[in-house]
Order: sequence, then C-alpha cells, then structure tokens
Amino acid sequence: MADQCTIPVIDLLDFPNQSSNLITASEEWGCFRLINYHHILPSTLMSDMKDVVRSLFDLPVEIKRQNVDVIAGSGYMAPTVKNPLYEALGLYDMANCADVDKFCSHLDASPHQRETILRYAKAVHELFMSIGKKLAERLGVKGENIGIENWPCQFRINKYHFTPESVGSPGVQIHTDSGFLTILQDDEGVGGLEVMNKSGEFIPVDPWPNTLLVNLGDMATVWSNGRLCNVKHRVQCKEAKIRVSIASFLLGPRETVEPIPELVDDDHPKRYVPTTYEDYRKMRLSTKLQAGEALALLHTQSSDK
Ligand SMILES: O=C(O)CCC(=O)C(=O)O
Ligand SMILES: [Fe+2]
Repeated sequence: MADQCTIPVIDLLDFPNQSSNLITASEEWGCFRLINYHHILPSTLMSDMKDVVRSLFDLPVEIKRQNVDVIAGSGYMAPTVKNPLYEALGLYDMANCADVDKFCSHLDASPHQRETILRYAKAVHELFMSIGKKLAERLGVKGENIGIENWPCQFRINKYHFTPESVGSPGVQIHTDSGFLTILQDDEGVGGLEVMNKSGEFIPVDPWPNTLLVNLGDMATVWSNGRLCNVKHRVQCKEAKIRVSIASFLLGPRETVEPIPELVDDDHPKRYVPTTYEDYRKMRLSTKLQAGEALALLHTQSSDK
C-alpha cells in the first residue's frame, strides 16, 4: 500500500520521468514537495523575498490598512478576536504588473522591495506554468489549450503570532484552497502546517528549507472531473515563535470552469456543472463551506444519484 505518512516529492528537473508520480501525488494527496526548481526561482530570491515579507509586516498598521481588498479577502487582514494569531497581506493578481505595482505603492515599498516582489511574482508564475502544463499534458490535454497563461494568480503573505499560550490552538482552520494550484513557501524553521491524507489523518508538513509545497485546490477537482484531489489542510500552533509563509494561488480560468472533455466518458460522467471561479468563491464565502464541501453544490444530477 502507498505510504500514507510521507508527503510525495517531485523533482522538477526529472521530467518526463516524474510525470506519473506527479499525477499519483495529485490524485492521492493533492499536494507534494517540489525540489530542483531553482533554475526558475533561485534560493537567493526566496530568502530575499522572505526578508521583504517580514519587513512589510513590520510596517505601521495604518500603512498595512492601505492594502485594501480587490476581491473579498485579497487585501490586509488584521488579527481579530476570533483569530488573534493570524495576520495577512495580499493582492489579487500577481500575474498582472499593474496589480503588483499598486500593492507595492500602497505599502510604500522601496525600489529594492518592489524589484524583489516583481521578480518573485514572475518566477512563481513561470513555475505555475511549468507545473500546470505538465499536469495537463499527462492528463491528455495540451498545456497551451487550457489558456493557463491568462489565469489570475492571487498572492498572500501570512504571519502567525504564535505565543506560549497559543500552543495547541489553530492558526488557520481546516480548509481547501479554492483555486487550481497553490505554491507555498512555508517557514524554513517553524512548523505547524498539516495536510490531510486519504485516511483522514493530519500529517505534519515539517519545514524543509529551499523546497516549496504545491497544493491542488477545488478548481483542480472540478476541472479534472473529480480525478485530482483538493487537499484539506490547516495550520496549528506548535511552538511559541513567529511563523511566516508566502502563498501564491493560480486561481483558474477567468471564464467558465468545467470538467475537461478528455476526462469525461461513459465510465466517468460529468460530475460538475459549469461555473466560474468568481461564482464559486462567492458560494464558498456565503455558505461558509471552506473545506471543499461547496463542491457538492456543483454536482450534476447524474453524480448525485
Ligand atoms: O501558512 C501556511 O503554511 C498555509 C497557509 C494556507 O493554507 C493558505 O494561505 O491558504
Ligand atoms: Fe491553504
């Protein structure tokens, strides 16, 4: 039986050898550790970006509040009574230079910070294209044909103010990511992220510097007609240290999202009705179904039988 405790590892420099592992990881786990991608995102850029992110969180709160929402939840989130440990800054589309510029201007970013953020955004976008096309091609779709270059990429940086009193409590509740793919640069020293395996157990994602975690979200499940897994995950406070992570989300097509014809046949009838990412996101927010359960609201009649 496949190992249910070890998160799969995918080596970006070992393709096409890794193609079947990529699909297995995406089907069985909905997440994997990515290694050997530094020709696209160098480790110096990763650590420069972490420094920039830490300094953005150190800005006065009046400045951070200038990072306003473009879509619900895309901008500054201050710690709340309900979630006092968590703080986030973000922008709607890191694939759009104007959006990145606006984010930098709102936060009074220095030329060095701006350049680092722009370079990081470009590199992560290139990684999305590389992983997305490999996934699509292995499933029988030409990467170029899915229009992936034009999909928006949300960007969010997370800071967890973990204290001795908060050990054992949640930093982020269990959820799935709503988009297609997530690239997460987690904290290189402080753990807490956990992903759920097929048996429903939470498996810790221990820090592993100079690697990335890739998650698949709800849009990948719709697009693949249920074949790819939207991984459930959460962040727990395990130790009294500040934890910082950088999350980038390739959301999905701007237009309709529906199962690709290549994965629909008599044995695999269409499981989801067409939607748009925007409508789906609104549905998740209004129903408060954050852990993938909202997908059931998209089931076709035949899949409900
Ligand atoms: O901070 C982390 O490691 C995970 C954050 C996360 O799951 C998210 O931003 O969706
Ligand atoms: Fe997440």
